[in-house]
Amino acid sequence: MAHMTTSAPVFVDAAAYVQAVEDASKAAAAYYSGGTSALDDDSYDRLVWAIAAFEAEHPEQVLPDSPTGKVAGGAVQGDVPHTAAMLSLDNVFTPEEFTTWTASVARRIDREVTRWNVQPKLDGLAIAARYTDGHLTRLVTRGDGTAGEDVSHAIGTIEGLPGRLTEPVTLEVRGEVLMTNDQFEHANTVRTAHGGAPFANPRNAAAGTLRAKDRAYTVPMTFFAYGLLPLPDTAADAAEHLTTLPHGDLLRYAADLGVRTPADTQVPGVTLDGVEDVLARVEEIAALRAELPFGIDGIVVKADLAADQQAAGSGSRAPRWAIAFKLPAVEKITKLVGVEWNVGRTGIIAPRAVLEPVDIDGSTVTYATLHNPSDITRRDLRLGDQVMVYKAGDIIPRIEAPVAHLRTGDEQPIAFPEVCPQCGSAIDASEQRWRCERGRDCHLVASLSYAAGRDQLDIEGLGASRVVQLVEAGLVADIADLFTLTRDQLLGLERMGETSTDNLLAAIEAAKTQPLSRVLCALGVRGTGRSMSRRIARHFATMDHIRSADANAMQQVEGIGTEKAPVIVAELAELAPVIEKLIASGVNMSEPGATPPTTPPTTPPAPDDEADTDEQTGPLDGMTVVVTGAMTGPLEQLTRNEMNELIERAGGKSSSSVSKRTSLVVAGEGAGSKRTKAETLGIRLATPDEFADLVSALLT
Ligand SMILES: NC(=O)c1ccc[n+]([C@@H]2O[C@H](COP(=O)([O-])OP(=O)(O)OC[C@H]3O[C@@H](n4cnc5c(N)ncnc54)[C@H](O)[C@@H]3O)[C@@H](O)[C@H]2O)c1
Ligand SMILES: [Zn+2]
Repeated sequence: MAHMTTSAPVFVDAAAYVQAVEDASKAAAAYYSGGTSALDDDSYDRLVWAIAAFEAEHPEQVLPDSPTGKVAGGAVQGDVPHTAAMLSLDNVFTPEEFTTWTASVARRIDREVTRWNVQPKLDGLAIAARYTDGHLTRLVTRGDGTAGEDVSHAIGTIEGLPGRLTEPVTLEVRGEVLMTNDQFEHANTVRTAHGGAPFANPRNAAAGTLRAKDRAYTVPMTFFAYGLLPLPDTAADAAEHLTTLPHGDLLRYAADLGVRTPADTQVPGVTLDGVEDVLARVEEIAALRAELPFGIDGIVVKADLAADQQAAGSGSRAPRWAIAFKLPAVEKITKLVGVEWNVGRTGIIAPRAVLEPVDIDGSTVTYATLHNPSDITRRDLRLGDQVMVYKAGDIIPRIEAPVAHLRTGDEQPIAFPEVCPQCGSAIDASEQRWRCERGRDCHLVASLSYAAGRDQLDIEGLGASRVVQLVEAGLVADIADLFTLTRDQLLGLERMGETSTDNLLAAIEAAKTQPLSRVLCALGVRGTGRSMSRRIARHFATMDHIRSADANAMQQVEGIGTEKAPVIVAELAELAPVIEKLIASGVNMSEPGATPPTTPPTTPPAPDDEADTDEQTGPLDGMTVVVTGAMTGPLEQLTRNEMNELIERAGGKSSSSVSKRTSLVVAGEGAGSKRTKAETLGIRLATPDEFADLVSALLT
């Protein structure tokens, strides 16, 4: 069982086996009838494998309703007898298993199979469509293989299964009913609009829809044929024809009669001679899987000649002349834990699902796309839902739908943003895809507001609405443009009087003297926040040094690793024009109190040089300091960010959590758990006043 992603459970006793048989039967009954199974296919298969393993060891305890060795796991029945059994298929998972299987067929029929027909294994459900004199008269499900359920009420809702054939023949068409991805989306839209619970996936939707009678609405499905056979009333010569045609010709005949076959798709059936060619085709189809507009769960390989099929015969569960080459499961059930809202370059606001990590097809999936807000509404998604997630090949994982019957009642509605999550502007929700009213300017508005913020350039009077005005008037296209704004330009803006203009100009002028760390932070270099910007600024001391650093030199800054360093270097290079403009406007480009690295920035320091590279002398040298509670006295006006700046200027490291490595905790009024933790760990505590004394030399 090397193909299994996780190992199958092993039952400790017979009671566990009995329970497993019951669980599997329940799951299979739901699966085939269009209720939703609590298990994804992988979990179901593992359960059945474990059941089979237990039965092999304890043949005397095998339960009559065990799912092993039966069509549909023995979970479904029907009252319309099939003329010829409608069987399942045996599986292989690897080229080796496939080759072994072909050899076993050759042994059984005493010759090599003449040639193979290779076709997609459509992931829907099997159906028999009976035509009398060319008219579709009856639809029957597979059931337990010997008898199925009459679902003739679905006639007329299945694309590819015409009410009338092009010839007045009497025969049975067999094939798969499924929903294409689009049909599935449509079905769930209609269903949830009628107050129904969404279907978990296209297969489940097809099964549920096929069996539903008297619904207030109809939703289309699609049929693909993979077999034709005579009925008792079929004329003898026609019956002879149908039972002797090679499989490929049979399907071409079906297409001529007006029935849809995979011939019209990107994965038509093909006839091939050797095992090598078959395996190559299996790979081709597998590679196309992710882009197909409908689901496949494998590739079916059949002996093409009727003579080979008849010689091989059939078992009670599956024919011996065909095999399903199974592809890995690409659907898993996991939990929706959150929804993030991201704003794209053009201002499109797109939700993204955050999932409890789950392994699908060899990779761990944590996020899934939700294209737009109506995607959420249409699927009736809720936070905490168990959801069916689909991921194949390189495609971005997507949520198909919630598994509604697994709801506990604790699920919460998903909150939609009321303003643009990036810049705070209004949202244009007139289209399916929501968009920030600022469109392409959204990022600019957001980055300028950030740059002007209290912890960056601290430009008072430059709030978000003012930024929007400046951007809309075309006065600023980057942060450097702020520094060349003229009095007249500002006066020309609405709601800008003389006083506010002068105040703003003064605030902008003052911003020119901000330390390098804040200027750097204001630039919004990807991968660097406030504390990283401070570390970079303190390490290099000047913008010149920062800009001449290569990735190697950048890695000398604490917290910057091999991955981040080249990104920062590249971003800075990209920002060169803006930085030049800032310099030209007289914006400060050095970090007070910091000294540039002694080693030339392009050569990494020898190991024992390390002590010198960060040579800072200050009262907090080598200390890690945590600030908690309200600051008072000389520190009262400082924001937490400014406190952290102060600590770092004094040679210390600021941190937000108390651990054994913490050297000092500055605990102001209202300090809670961090203070308690410091006390338990025996870490030195200081009041804001004591701390102010300690760093008094740096307080101006
Ligand atoms: N999640 C659950 O709770 C649950 C329960 C029961 C079964 N299952 C899943 O169902 C699968 C087993 O189902 P099964 O026994 O119906 O068999 P199957 O789906 O593995 O294979 C047989 C079926 O393949 C279909 N098929 C598709 N394309 C075909 C083609 N080109 N030619 C011939 N047949 C084609 C036919 O419907 C046929 O009956 C397993 O993958 C299992 O995980 C899941
Ligand atoms: Zn915006």
